[in-house]
Amino acid sequence: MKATAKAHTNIALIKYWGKRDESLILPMNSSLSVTLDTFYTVTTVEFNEKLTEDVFFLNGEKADHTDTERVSNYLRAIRKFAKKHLFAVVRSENHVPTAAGFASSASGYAALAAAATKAIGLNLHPQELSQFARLGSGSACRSIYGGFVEWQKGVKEDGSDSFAVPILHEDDFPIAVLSVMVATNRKKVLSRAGMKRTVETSPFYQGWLDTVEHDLSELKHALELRDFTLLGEIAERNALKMHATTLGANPPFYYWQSATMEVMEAVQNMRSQGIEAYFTMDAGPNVKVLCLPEDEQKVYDQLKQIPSVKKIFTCHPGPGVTILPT
Ligand SMILES: O=C(O)C[C@@](O)(CF)CCOP(=O)(O)OP(=O)(O)O
Repeated sequence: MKATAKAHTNIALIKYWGKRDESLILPMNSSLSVTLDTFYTVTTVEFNEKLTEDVFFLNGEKADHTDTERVSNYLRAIRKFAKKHLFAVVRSENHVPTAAGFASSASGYAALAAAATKAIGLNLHPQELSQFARLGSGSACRSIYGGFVEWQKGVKEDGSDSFAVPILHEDDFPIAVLSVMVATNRKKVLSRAGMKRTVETSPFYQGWLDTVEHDLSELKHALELRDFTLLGEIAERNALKMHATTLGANPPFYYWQSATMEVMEAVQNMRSQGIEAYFTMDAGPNVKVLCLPEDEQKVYDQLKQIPSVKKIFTCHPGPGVTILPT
């Protein structure tokens, strides 16, 4: 009753921002991401009838109570589905640069969903697996697949039609994603709390909802055409709209720091030099810069010159979740 899975992180080009159901983690809008090759989580789950509670090790250390509780609550749904009352030892290794805890990583829940369902004896189709990953963290449902992936929001109250589907294989549209880590000294508002406050209090949120599905269909068209310019313009515009909604929340909040703006301006400056680069940001100050592979060194070199840029990781579209030999 043991299995090991490897899942990669993803970066949303059309953001998931806001839930219509907090407990089932059902989104207000559909989203679209690209799974990245560089960052991943490897998780081993071993169910054992001798255990009287779940035990969780994160990066080799026994996890704190909060993370352990979150994993144990998550395994409850899988035990219930499998009709097996077994506890497990869970070991997760995050190969992700930020000190992101388990809770906030898409790769973490995608790897946990795959390893736990396999270990307990379920052989789920990717669509079912995507739904289990979604119950851990919304963006995790997209990391089940590689390449460009759409999370269809679904309309049913039970969430049975809310899962990810593959749009384009990781080898079919070679772009570069430079993951830029900037200096950060502030505790951020976690994405779960941030989107909740925004949905509940921001007058700008309706504007987000009114335009995001159009952005999504335009971006899918850009993927069909392999049109990087169109992809970049839409992704950058969509990220800025998502972040704009937080400024209208009560109390207002924002994720950017001065370093974030320096990177954004450098990217717009590159475009004025004729280098095609676009930026997107999630719930934090770090920036992902999109460019074509032939420009990635030029873009890297210009970003590296920004004093507040701490590290840059060059990523490319990566694979979906895999079960590893234990
Ligand atoms: O990734 C995106 O589409 C956009 C965001 O990264 C923007 F910040 C949100 C990801 O939220 P997640 O951590 O999945 O939330 P959960 O469902 O409350 O766990």
